[in-house]
Amino acid sequence: MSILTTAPAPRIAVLALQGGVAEHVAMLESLGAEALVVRSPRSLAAAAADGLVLPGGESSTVDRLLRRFGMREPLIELLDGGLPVLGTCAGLITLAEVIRDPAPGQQSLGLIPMTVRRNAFGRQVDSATETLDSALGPVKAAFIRAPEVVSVRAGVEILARRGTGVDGDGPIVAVGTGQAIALSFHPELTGDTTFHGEFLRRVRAAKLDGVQGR
Ligand SMILES: NC(=O)CC[C@H](N)C(=O)O
Repeated sequence: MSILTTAPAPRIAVLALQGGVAEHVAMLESLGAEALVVRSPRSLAAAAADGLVLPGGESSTVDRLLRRFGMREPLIELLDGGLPVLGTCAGLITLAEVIRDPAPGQQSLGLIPMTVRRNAFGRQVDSATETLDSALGPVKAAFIRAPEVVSVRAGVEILARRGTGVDGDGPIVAVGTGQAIALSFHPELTGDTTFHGEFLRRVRAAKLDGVQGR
């Protein structure tokens, strides 16, 4: 019997409390994943997800809604258990350990040891699409009231800077850890699948590890 079997599509929960959900769902599905929209502890549990996407939007609103809908604790529990996660823009802010200029009372999930600054690049009208020279190659990125990663601590890899290559001194706009990828920008709006593809590769690898580790 062949040991090569078709792996089931990875199941990706996309947090849908607020913000740009549909583009992530479309991109994940185009890459062969099953995207499950979650907005309650019940739908999160039912998703039995192999990975999680935190979309963009407004991070203080997302934080308020996470708490109002009882989603904060279940998400922290899943992340503590090692669930792979991809966060874009407000999602990046939500994953940061430290938000330098939070809205009053704003909390984060604190997964990635880094400090971020919200709205670091000016106003909505200053939003821009540009090609970044990322650690994964060129990436077409849309910046919308984007945060900057001000500093990273041990275990966080810089994946892209704005205006320079990863080894330059431009503002950090993409980072990764063994578990997480976090982006200041929105590749799901430009149709660039580089980071979603990398995320799904990691999810598939983690899933395989889990199966083999049983
Ligand atoms: N496009 C975005 O997700 C913007 C993020 C927003 N400025 C915030 O603070 O959450």
